[in-house]
Parts: sequence; structure tokens; C-alpha cells
Amino acid sequence: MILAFITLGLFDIIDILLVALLLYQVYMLIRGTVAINIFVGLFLFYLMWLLVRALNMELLSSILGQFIGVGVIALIIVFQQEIRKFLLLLGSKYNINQKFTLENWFAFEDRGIREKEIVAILGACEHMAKSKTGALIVIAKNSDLQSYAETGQIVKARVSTSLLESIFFKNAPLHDGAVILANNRLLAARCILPVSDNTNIPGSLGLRHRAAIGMSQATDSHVITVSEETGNISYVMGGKIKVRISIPELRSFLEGDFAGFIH
Ligand SMILES: Nc1ncnc2c1ncn2[C@@H]1O[C@H](COP(=O)(O)OP(=O)(O)OP(=O)(O)O)[C@@H](O)[C@H]1O
Repeated sequence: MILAFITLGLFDIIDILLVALLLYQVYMLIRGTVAINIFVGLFLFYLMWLLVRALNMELLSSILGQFIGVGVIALIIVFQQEIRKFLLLLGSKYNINQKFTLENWFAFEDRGIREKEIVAILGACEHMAKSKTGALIVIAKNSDLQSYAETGQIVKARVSTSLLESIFFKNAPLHDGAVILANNRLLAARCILPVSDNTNIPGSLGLRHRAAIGMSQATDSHVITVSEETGNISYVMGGKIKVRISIPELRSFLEGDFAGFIH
């Protein structure tokens, strides 16, 4: 009966597709976090309101409508963290300051890392894995990591195996936290990274690995971890972690992901 009154135009189809795309993006953003349960709850609540309205159940629809009326404010409060993460990702991907620097326009500097830096990282990771020295290395891609670098100690030094090893040496003053590599330089050490709240991460992975995953979700950077407990090397990108990788595997990941930057 109801369907007989529904007319579907081209714009309605575009509208539905856009809403589907939006919902998919929201799902991708909060997938694996506790926020997904809240989102599903709110979505069901909204569907119920649409249903009771369509069935002309006046009393129930006006009660639910009161909640829906303040729904946007409630959404902002409930998804405060996710909205912040989303805006941060959007802002750092399309950072205006970064796009209009002279370096970018005239390509004076490379964004990521080159072959020499890859060799230095591989050497350091190999030694640190053998000696079970914990390490957390962030490699910038397009996102601006300056705000993360400022949580630690700005270094701005040439990347070398010995520098990386001495930073992560157990009793060294800068060993805690992460190092950030950007523009072929070791930009900063002892940096604090955002920790992922993904509930699907195995319990065996502690804060170092969660911080690596969190950083790769918040930015487009790639992260290498060396476990202090096991000496295992992991490679993290786009919120996904590859655990227990070998040095040749790490080389092929780095060369593959930063191929555009190798000279
Ligand atoms: N948010 C963070 N940002 C940067 N570094 C962090 C963060 N959280 C933890 N770390 C680093 O990770 C170190 C070890 O943390 P933890 O033992 O919980 O990690 P893990 O994943 O179990 O790693 P490991 O296998 O090396 O023990 C900390 O001492 C610190 O240097």
C-alpha cells in the first residue's frame, strides 16, 4: 500500500547512493572500535522513528522525535573522538600550509625517504631485532606530522643506522616513544603517538603496537615497530599491521611504499 505512493527519481537514487557512501565512510572510520555499537544503536533508533512516523503512530513518533531533534548534538558528543580523528586526517592530508611551501612548488625536498635512508632503517632494525631493543619508527608520507613531532624532541638530523640505534638504546634519554622520519631527515624523537582503540587488536600486542596502528589510522604515515619482548619486526600502514616480518620483507615493503621517493 505504502509503496504505491513512492516515486523514485534520478536525484532520489543519487541521494540514496550518497547516503550509502557516507554511511560506509563512517563505518570504515569507526570499524573495530566501541563506537560502532553506539552507531548501530543510534541507526536502529532512527529507523524505528521513521517506521512509527510512516505508520502514523502519533504519540510514539512525537516522543522519539524529541530525541531525534537533539540527535545532532548527541552525535557530536558521543562521536567527539571520531569526529576529531576524521577532521585531523582530512586536515593533515590536505594541509594548506604544506601544499603552498616553496619546497613543494619547486620540489627542493623529497617528502618521504630515499634508498640511503631505507638502508639505514633496515640496518638498525636488524640489529635492534637481534638485541631485542624496542623501537617505534614513523615514516611520513603526505600527512604533516609536525604536531606529532612537537610532542617530543625535535632532532632534524641525517638518518643513519647508528643514530637510530643510539636513540632506541635502552638507557638513552630519547629511547621512550617514537621517532618520526620526514623529508629524508630524522625529524624528532621521543614523540607520543595516538593509541588505537580498535578492539580487534590481539591482546598480545601492547601499547607500542597500538600506538603504531593508531598513528597509521590518524595519518597516512607508515610505521615500523621492533618488539622489546620478542625482537619481532612489524610493519603498519592504514590501520593494518603485518607482524613478524623479515628484513627482506621489510625492504620490499619500504621500497614498494616509498618507491616514488627513491632516487
Ligand atoms: N602512545 C605512545 N606513543 C609513543 N610511544 C609509545 C606509546 N605507547 C607506548 N609507547 C612506547 O612503547 C613502549 C613499550 O610499550 P609496551 O610494552 O606496552 O608495548 P608492546 O606493544 O608490548 O611492545 P614490546 O613488544 O616492545 O613490549 C613504551 O615504553 C613507549 O616507549
